[in-house]
Formats: sequence, structure tokens, C-alpha cells
Amino acid sequence: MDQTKLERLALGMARDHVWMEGISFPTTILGDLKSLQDEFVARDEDVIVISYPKSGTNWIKEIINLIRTRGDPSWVQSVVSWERTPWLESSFGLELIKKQKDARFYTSHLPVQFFPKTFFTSKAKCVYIVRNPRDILVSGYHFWKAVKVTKNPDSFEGYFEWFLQGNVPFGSWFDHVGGWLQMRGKENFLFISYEELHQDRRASVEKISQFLGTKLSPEQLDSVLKNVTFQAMKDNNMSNLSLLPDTLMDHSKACLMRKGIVGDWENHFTVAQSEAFDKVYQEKMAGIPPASSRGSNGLTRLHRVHRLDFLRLLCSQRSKLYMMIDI
Ligand SMILES: Nc1ncnc2c1ncn2[C@@H]1O[C@H](COP(=O)(O)OS(=O)(=O)O)[C@@H](OP(=O)(O)O)[C@H]1O
Repeated sequence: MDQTKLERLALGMARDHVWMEGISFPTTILGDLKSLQDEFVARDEDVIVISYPKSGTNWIKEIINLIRTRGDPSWVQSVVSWERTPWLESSFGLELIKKQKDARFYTSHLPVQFFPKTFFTSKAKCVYIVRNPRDILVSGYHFWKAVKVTKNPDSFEGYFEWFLQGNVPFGSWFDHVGGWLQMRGKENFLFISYEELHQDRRASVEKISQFLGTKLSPEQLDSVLKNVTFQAMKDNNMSNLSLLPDTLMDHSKACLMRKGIVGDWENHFTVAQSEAFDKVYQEKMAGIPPASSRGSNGLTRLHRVHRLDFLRLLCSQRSKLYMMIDI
């Protein structure tokens, strides 16, 4: 990447975050999200990965890139991830999206209320990845410490409180997920969890390729799977963010490909934190209606096929309590 691009990526470094409508954003966010909402034209053939930060966004992006190249790894090994799948909410990314010709592929962490209006009337395909918010909290704590375009947490205890208050980049996890879950049942939306991806990578990749309408041969599927393991992505400088300029990220403090496991929160939360988290989780998630309340017409064929796919978001090992949200 040339120097000018790097400098543009690092724009906004003087401040540590930006507030818009009560939500904290990194300073790389577009100054004018209102214009994005009103003017960006989503196309039916667009594919977009949407997520709350630290949910496994880069994993899904890598999978989709490889599905699109039918398992040929040369694309993901030669072009950096933020150019292959640009960010909708940065001026740098938006320029790249506008230059993409057919079958555009981009990504976003934006909460639903900031999204371009045309997106909701288009047939653009959206994959939304969710993850146990406890693991997101831990992942975010380690990541945001090193990122130079957001406020940095001083301590885990402090960050824990910020997270529960929604005082973290891109706002409250509960609001983000609650907002996007309203799209459940739409044929052009696929909800997938980090945990199910972890548990059965092959089935998850098949599910995503079926959703995108791409039939992979067994050899192509094997190649996708081989190139999206934690280790393969960690070793790929085009995917692991190690090429982000030092002005954006302190590479000595953290990296994107940190542990890649399910349940690391148990190594970080105290019993009191775990209980406090469960309480807030139950209060906030109680407001989200179950998918079935939308009536039978709301269930698409895809959703019926995957009726047994649930978000196992609350997995308290101590109480053995599993709270599920039907997606
Ligand atoms: N291939 C693969 N396998 C398993 N886990 C993976 C993989 N790719 C990314 N990850 C993990 O995803 C976490 C980063 O999430 P995001 O990609 O959403 O981060 S970001 O918000 O876009 O910066 C981060 O989680 P933690 O390790 O818990 O920090 C990554 O390790």
C-alpha cells in the first residue's frame, strides 16, 4: 500500500474517539454518517458482513473471500483484508467500495440505525456474525488497548464497566445485536455465531456458500477450510492486521489473531463480574422478541432448514444455564 493511503487511514489521530448520537466511534469513522445513510446506494448483488467488533468479522470475511475465489488462496494472500473487503464507515473504505465493479463485497460495524436506507429495500446479502459477548468483552479489552484511534482501557475492571454501559467503540453490544436481530427472517440475511463456526467449520462454510448461491466442489471446500484456520490466518500478513501502520495500532501490545477460542472469558471474569454480567444480560435481552413472534411467514426456507441453529449467547459454566435466542 502506498504512503498516501497509509496517511489517509491514519486520519483523525488527534482525538481518541468521536461521539455520534450517544455512541462512541473510532476517529476513523466517516464525519458524515447522515450522508452515508441518505446517499449510499446498496445494490442487489452486494454482499456485506456486519458485526459488532470482535465477533469474528475477519473470520467471516476470509471465508467469504475464499468462497468467492472458489478456494483459490492467491487473492487473500496478496491483498490486505481492508482493501479486499472495505469498511463502509470509513472514507478510505467508501472510496474503495465505490470503485468495486460488480458483485461488491464490503463490511461494517455500524449499528442498524446508522445504515444506508437503500440497504433495507435492496436484496443485498448480509451475513451477521454474533459471538458470546463475554468473549467479545475480553477480546475487545486486549485489542482496544493497542488501537490508537479509540480511547484505550487502563484496566480490565474499568473496561468491564465501560462494556456493560455501552461506553465502548460502536456502542452497546446489547443495542447492536438487538437492533440487527430485527432482520431475522429476511431472506437476504444470514445470522451465524462464532461458536457454531468454531464447533463445525465445514458445516458453517457450506451454509454460507449455500446462502451466497455458490456451489463449491469438495476440493474447493477443502481449500477454503484449510485457509481459514486460526493458524493460517495468523500466519497471513494480509489478514492478521500486522501491516496496519504503527500510527494506527501498537503491534507490541496486541494483535487481531489473539487466541481464537470459545470461553476465554472464564479466564478473565471474577465470580462477581460473571454474576453482574448475567444480570445485565438477562435484563437487556429480555426485550428482544423471539423469532416465532413474527408469525410463520417470517420464517424463510433457509431459516426452516436451520431451525436448530441457535445463538448460545449465555453459557454460564457454573449454573450450566444456556439461554438461547432462536435466529
Ligand atoms: N480463523 C479464526 N479462528 C478462530 N478465531 C478467529 C479466527 N479469525 C479471527 N478470530 C478471532 O476473532 C476475534 C477478532 O474479531 P473481529 O475479526 O471481529 O475483530 S475486529 O472487530 O474486526 O477487529 C479474535 O478473537 P480473540 O482471539 O478472542 O481476541 C480473533 O482471534
